[in-house]
Amino acid sequence: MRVHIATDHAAFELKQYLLAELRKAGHEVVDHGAETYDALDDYPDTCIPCAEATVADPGSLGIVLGGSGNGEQLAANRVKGCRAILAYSTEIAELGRQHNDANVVSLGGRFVTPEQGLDIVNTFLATPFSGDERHQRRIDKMSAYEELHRH
Ligand SMILES: O=C(CO)[C@H](O)[C@H](O)COP(=O)(O)O
Repeated sequence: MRVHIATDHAAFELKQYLLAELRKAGHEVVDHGAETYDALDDYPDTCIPCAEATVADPGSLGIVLGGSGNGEQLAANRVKGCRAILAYSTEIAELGRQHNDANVVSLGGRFVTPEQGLDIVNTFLATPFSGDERHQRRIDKMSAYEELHRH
């Protein structure tokens, strides 16, 4: 699967770890930065382009990383068509795909170990959307709102 990934400084090492592990597992990973560690960088600068690339690339999924994952999720969700969840367990990642058809997962690198982060990401990538009518109906309502109010 093609996977888009981005981070700010707070999860720079987690990004490098996930990048290597996902490529080892055969995924095509597109790195949207940060390219180097800079304690003063800003997560919107990498997470918004990552979410844009994910939305523009149907069938791909995105990963945004930061200290808590909160701001990174917020930044990704500014992009029309992006459904980013903040996942802190494999169960949340699974539900995000099954119920919400999330296309981006956000992780807080200061709150998960690299191994936990990889488990969460692998679960996210491996879980399909259920396609259940009630879940699709709710997603469609959000998309309809987005179409009307966001340009
Ligand atoms: O998680 C984040 C946003 O939600 C950022 O990674 C975090 O705020 C960065 O903090 P600092 O600039 O103090 O290293």
